[in-house]
Amino acid sequence: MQQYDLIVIGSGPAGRRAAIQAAKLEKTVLVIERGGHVGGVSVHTGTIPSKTLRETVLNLTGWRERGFYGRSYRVKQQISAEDLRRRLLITLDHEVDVLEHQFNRNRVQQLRGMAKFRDANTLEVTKDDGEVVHVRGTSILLAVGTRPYRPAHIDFDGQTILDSDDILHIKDVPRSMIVIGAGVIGIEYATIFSALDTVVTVVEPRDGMLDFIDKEIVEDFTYQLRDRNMKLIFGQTAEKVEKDEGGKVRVTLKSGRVLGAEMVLFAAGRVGATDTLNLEACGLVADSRGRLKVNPETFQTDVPNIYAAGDVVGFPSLASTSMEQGRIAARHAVRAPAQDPPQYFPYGIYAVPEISTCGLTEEEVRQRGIPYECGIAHFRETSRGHIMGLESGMLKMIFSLKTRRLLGVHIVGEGATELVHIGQAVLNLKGTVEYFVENTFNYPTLAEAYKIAGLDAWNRMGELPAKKASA
Ligand SMILES: Cc1cc2nc3c(=O)[nH]c(=O)nc-3n(C[C@H](O)[C@H](O)[C@H](O)COP(=O)(O)OP(=O)(O)OC[C@H]3O[C@@H](n4cnc5c(N)ncnc54)[C@H](O)[C@@H]3O)c2cc1C
Ligand SMILES: NC(=O)c1ccc[n+]([C@@H]2O[C@H](COP(=O)([O-])OP(=O)(O)OC[C@H]3O[C@@H](n4cnc5c(N)ncnc54)[C@H](O)[C@@H]3O)[C@@H](O)[C@H]2O)c1
Repeated sequence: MQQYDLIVIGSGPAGRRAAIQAAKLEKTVLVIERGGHVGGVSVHTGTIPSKTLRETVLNLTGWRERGFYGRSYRVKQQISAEDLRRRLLITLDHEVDVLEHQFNRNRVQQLRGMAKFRDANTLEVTKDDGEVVHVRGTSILLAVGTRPYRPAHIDFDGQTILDSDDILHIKDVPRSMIVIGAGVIGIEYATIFSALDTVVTVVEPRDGMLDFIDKEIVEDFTYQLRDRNMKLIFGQTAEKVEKDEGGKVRVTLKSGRVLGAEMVLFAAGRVGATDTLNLEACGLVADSRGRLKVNPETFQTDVPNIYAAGDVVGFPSLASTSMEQGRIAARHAVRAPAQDPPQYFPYGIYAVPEISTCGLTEEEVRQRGIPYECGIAHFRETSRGHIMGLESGMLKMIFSLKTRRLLGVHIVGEGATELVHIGQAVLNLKGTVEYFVENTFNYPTLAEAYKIAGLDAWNRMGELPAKKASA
């Protein structure tokens, strides 16, 4: 039986980073993947496809130019599902090619098949052709990710009642759509289809959406969605989803209200892909949502030679954080411990418009009783914003009045997911409001919004006490 220093199950962001990290440390590494290609949910059904779809929609609709040419402006008049898919296939091919090359040049071995435990060090892998092989690992990393939650009472058919995997294979762009669940997946797809002029209704049992984002940013975002006629129904649960004789879908809410549309996207959460791993054989137990408990610093499970990283360990369930978790887990597994990660990581929501955030929200700052001041910049105040025809977009920073340090940065609008990294760097390097006031920013850029927001806060915070004294 082949023996490896590290066996990784799953080739998504967590698995691939872990494998390459261990290989760089000259360990023998095997990645087992049940899918036809490497990349995981991130490359094949999640991050990359949804972001490629978003980019295609923004390009073909001419969305970014509408500030100049009006809401009816379109680059391509009739946009078909085939138009949307074409770019997707090219992007995915490139991603897979890069990953395969990385594995090859780092001598990471691969095995295609479904893995399950025989004992804490031995895995049984059933290949596509039915052949069964056994492999042993000194350490094993579970990077098996998640799949969409599909309740039994909903009759998914892949074309009119869909989950977020199916949506990449639709044959027609729907004229109307109901999105069940206003989590990140639901909101990203709802706003992408709304940009295609699909009439979108979102149903969410909570009283609002994206409750981990600064409230002022969510309010601005919500206003923009409603302004373009998206219907947001909060505080209501979708109970029944059925097809009528005409092929349309009816969604019955708990209140009795009935909604109709050509398509329903069910995006109410995901479950860990642990049910087929035969966890009993290694002594691990998953929770009711298929997730595994780990030490948050090392990603070690209760069984010392078994690690878990990525979406299967739950929050924050991002490709970005999964990669880091995988790297840290691999280092620990091969006895090369990693440094502690910086305190703050960013969160990027690729809705239309984008939202991105890092650090504390205003609500969290208030709960902690920290005296603070906010600085706000609207993109329409920047020259770059004028050139781009931006009518919306804002950047908000929160500073401590005591230490003058940046506590949080929150952005909604064009380029938010890129812009946030300036704030993230200042946050993690413990910078103060003076950084934004005293540094020169390229002009004209959207990054100038940092300067404007910094000055806005500084005007209310006043001079540094030392400067006041020496003046
Ligand atoms: C629609 C959507 C959009 C998203 N957008 C973003 C985004 O913009 N930014 C972001 O940071 N994150 C985003 N995410 C989240 C991101 O995709 C995940 O955080 C990330 O893919 C998790 O990586 P992972 O390594 O844990 O596992 P996954 O990417 O889920 O990969 C797990 C792999 O394990 C394999 N596997 C499972 N069980 C077995 C087994 N028994 N044997 C062999 N192989 C197995 C699977 O086939 C799969 O390839 C999005 C997710 C979705 C669904
Ligand atoms: N840009 C990104 O970083 C990005 C994008 C997509 C997904 N993700 C990750 O993927 C994970 C899963 O996302 P998700 O959106 O599926 O899950 P989620 O759990 O975040 O959201 C599901 C939503 O559905 C709602 N819901 C539950 N039952 C319902 C019902 N019967 N009717 C209506 N609504 C109902 C829930 O209240 C919740 O708001 C997230 O943790 C996220 O981090 C990240």
